[in-house]
Amino acid sequence: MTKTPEETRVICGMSGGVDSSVTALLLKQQGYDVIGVFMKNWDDTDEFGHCTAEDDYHDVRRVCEHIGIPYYTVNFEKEYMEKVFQYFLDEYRSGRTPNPDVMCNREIKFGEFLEKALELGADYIATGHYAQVRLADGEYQLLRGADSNKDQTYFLNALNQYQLSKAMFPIGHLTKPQVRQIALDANLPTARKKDSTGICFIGEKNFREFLRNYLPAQPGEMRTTSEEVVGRHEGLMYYTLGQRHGLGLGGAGDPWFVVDKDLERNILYVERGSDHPRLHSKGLLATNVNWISQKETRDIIKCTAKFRYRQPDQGVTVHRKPDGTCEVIFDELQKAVTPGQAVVFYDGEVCLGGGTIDKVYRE
Ligand SMILES: Nc1ncnc2c1ncn2[C@@H]1O[C@H](COP(=O)(O)OP(=O)(O)OP(=O)(O)O)[C@@H](O)[C@H]1O
Repeated sequence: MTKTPEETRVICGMSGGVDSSVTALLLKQQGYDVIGVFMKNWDDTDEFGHCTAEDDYHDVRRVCEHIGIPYYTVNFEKEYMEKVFQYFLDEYRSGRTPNPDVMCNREIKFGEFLEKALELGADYIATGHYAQVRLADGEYQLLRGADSNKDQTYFLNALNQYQLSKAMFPIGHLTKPQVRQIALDANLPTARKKDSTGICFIGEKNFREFLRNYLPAQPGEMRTTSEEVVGRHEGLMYYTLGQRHGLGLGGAGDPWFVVDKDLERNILYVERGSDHPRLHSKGLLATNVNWISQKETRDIIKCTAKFRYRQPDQGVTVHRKPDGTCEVIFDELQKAVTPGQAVVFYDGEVCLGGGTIDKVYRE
């Protein structure tokens, strides 16, 4: 027998932001037994003893008191360090550009946090992600959020059936302006709070300085692909494919772009012009591939894909290989597809899954 909302306990992940505040409010209005839980995943206490996680938890408390729901905090610093931050550093060490948000969703929010919630008697967890879940033909589908500007399925591509069966995204059918309006109408203390930006543990801090604390920098040469030395780099990990700013190369002519890295020789390759052929690729190899549907057995899949968040969908053909990896061939050449980032597959509104970009195939 299905439970009524009153009998259904939903643990809402609350970050202290407006999206998760409205998520908790809507669940409460729908009659669910809602509990707000704040996760502390990172100790960012500065030299003055100030910690932004404390400010965020303070906002979570104010919102939960305003809505009238109980709230708790859980600490996953150790798990986050082992499962997300180590991966993040390892990827940078191998010259790649990782996506910690995808890992955090799979391992922490829909891993550790979900398990903890179930221990606390939850039937579901809810988050303020702009995404939707639908049960179709006995399986859970992940659908894009209704607000195409905010859709977050790119970051949720690594979830499986079990994780989706326990997930609720109560604001997924709304647009961001609608969410803000609901927060204002309900007088939520976070209604006017600015959206967070950047990788959560780095926040507004200087990225190079942050990374320098964890990985030794090895300066080296910047060369063109015809091996002409044109400058010095501060350490390969600070640069990403297609990057234009922060190279310190000027002069007359088109701007310079990062086109390649040679990790063994510690050389950063740069070229002039945003349309340089070395920036283009015709396909990629994806590893750690996740197909959300268990019924997905096709060897060749014609669909669309994104290689970075906030990119219009691109037509691709995916060739699944027996070892679980996939070759993804692009309908049109793509610019600055970056190893370490996620490639995410779509069929219309349905997110089919995704993987990690391991290699790119040049023209
Ligand atoms: N520290 C945290 N504790 C509990 N849940 C969290 C935490 N950080 C994020 N979440 C959950 O994951 C969702 C998506 O996280 P993301 O970092 O993308 O937040 P966001 O889009 O800025 O949303 P918000 O406005 O709620 O901060 C949040 O809406 C929230 O439900």
